[in-house]
Amino acid sequence: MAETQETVFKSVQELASSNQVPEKYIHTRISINNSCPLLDVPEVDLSLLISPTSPARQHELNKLQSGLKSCGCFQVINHGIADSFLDKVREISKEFFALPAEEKLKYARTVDDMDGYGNDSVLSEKQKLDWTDRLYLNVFPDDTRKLQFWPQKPECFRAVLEEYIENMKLLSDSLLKAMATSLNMEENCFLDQCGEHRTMVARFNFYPPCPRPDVVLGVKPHADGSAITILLQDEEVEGLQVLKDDHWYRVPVIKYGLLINVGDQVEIMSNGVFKSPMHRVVTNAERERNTLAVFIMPDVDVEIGPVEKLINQERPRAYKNVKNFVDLFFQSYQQGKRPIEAAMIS
Ligand SMILES: O=C(O)CCC(=O)C(=O)O
Ligand SMILES: [Fe+2]
Repeated sequence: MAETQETVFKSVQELASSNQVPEKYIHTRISINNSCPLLDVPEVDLSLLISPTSPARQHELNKLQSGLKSCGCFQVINHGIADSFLDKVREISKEFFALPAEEKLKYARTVDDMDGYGNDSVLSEKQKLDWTDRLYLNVFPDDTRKLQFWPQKPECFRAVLEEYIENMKLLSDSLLKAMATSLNMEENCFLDQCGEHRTMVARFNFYPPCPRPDVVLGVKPHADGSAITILLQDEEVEGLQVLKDDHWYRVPVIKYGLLINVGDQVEIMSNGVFKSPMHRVVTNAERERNTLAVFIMPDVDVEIGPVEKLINQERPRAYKNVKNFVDLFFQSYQQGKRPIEAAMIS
């Protein structure tokens, strides 16, 4: 049998149920404040954003642009995805993580794979671990799918995820176009760089209650390596924090909204006009939290770089062109370095 993460490490869910917090999860040098101020994240109405004739469109574009410049994120509302369908998406995630351990282990990630169910890959002795169990699935293009890791239970898992991914494709097209338009750029300038075979990864995150939220993080500080990330937050339980001007802020929950954040690759494409925000997840002692992140990434074979029109005298080219950014720089995340530093022109 292939060696799985779980043969070596316990799931966080098991640790939580036995009230254990091993040393490896404890941060001694980071101060964790679970009650920092709320971030003022703009709410952008997608139905107005994509309607060329709407007089309100420019206002939405301005909100999107200011959100991305000031904190690297915004919430999308009126996105056209039914509330009842988002409930279903949340439900398949909860049902999967509630299955008995031996059922979930059928989908366990093997040591040399990204796909599957498991927790943090351990790359170094000193690494601090995240208080979360995940199900990580390549979902697009179809030939990147590894269906052996797609849960058979709940039975509707696959159909619901496929429908959600179709929605995410359409949404990411609209958002990448709107982001370019908001900078008075040709609307396809970011989308075209992602290529026809842009890749999409779904990561279901499950955060069990944690007995030591004062010293344990759900996810340590990082910026996403994606072009953009679309996050379906837990419908009630907060946990995500964004770093702005060197201070952490809580991201508010909008039950049927989707949180969009810039990833490193749009930071590169926009020559740094849009910044990929540092963010982290805190834990709490009372309630579990479920989220679903969908990472939208350029085609692995396409080289991306700053759009020419965003390079000028005031803003000289700040990044090199890069290809397959996520693979190239994945390791630096676990080592606590910012991958984007490798692409910066110093
Ligand atoms: O669960 C969250 O709120 C955010 C997760 C996250 O940052 C990630 O998966 O990259
Ligand atoms: Fe993230």
